[in-house]
Amino acid sequence: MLEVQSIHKSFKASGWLTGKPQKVLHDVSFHCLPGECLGIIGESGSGKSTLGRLILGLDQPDSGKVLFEGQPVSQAKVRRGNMSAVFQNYTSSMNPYFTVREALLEPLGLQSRKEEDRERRMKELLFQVGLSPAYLNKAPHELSGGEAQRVCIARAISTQPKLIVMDEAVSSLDGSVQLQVLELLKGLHKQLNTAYIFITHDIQAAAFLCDRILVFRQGRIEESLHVSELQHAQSDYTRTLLSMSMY
Ligand SMILES: Nc1ncnc2c1ncn2[C@@H]1O[C@H](COP(=O)(O)OP(=O)(O)OP(=O)(O)O)[C@@H](O)[C@H]1O
Repeated sequence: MLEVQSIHKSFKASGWLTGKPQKVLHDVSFHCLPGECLGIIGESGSGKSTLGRLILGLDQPDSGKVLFEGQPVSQAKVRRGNMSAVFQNYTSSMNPYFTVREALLEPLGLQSRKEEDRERRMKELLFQVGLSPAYLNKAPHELSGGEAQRVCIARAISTQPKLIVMDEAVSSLDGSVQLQVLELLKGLHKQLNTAYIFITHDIQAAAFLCDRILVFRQGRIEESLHVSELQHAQSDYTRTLLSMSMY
């Protein structure tokens, strides 16, 4: 379904006299199957978010391709309704002047539905993420972090996409709330069979949610493993990540 083919990405160095561009992604290739939950783990600065932006078509690789069902994600029509995203920073993901109703209406409004259908769909979406219909009238500042991230998840599933890219989607949440949101994501994955690309520095969270894990290091894929094979990881780097997380 998603094919990443030999992508390279560099950024210009920040100082105007300091020569070389910084190479962030080096010849990265992988695929994600329909309904698969693929984890991408790696340390801070390894290029995970850059990769996430390229998958979402928010930025372009210097070379290589990102294809969704054989079509380039750089075309808006390929992404529309098929792909959505959940980011770490749930507060800035929501317009502070929008109520939850308005935040949900935005993606739903794109689909031509009657008003009563949209109202029913918004309540259904809130139910799916464990929130009551009373939340429709709340503003973002009236929500806890976990509640705000649930609203962002409701938005992400509202168009029934085939793929959701999540970049550190639970990392800003407190421990117990993190687990609740991971359980919600796991339940939704079973129910909707949407593919997930779950980008995180947290190998434990990835192991909880994902079927397969790509270990990312300094802009390269170090290792690709099924979750059941994690204990038998070949690379020293993966084993270090595992020991640090006490998985
Ligand atoms: N738009 C940009 N312009 C210049 N440099 C960038 C840009 N985006 C990312 N970088 C650089 O690319 C490198 C990788 O950043 P990236 O955010 O992709 O890593 P990451 O693995 O997601 O890290 P973290 O988990 O800390 O967010 C960093 O050195 C960063 O400074």
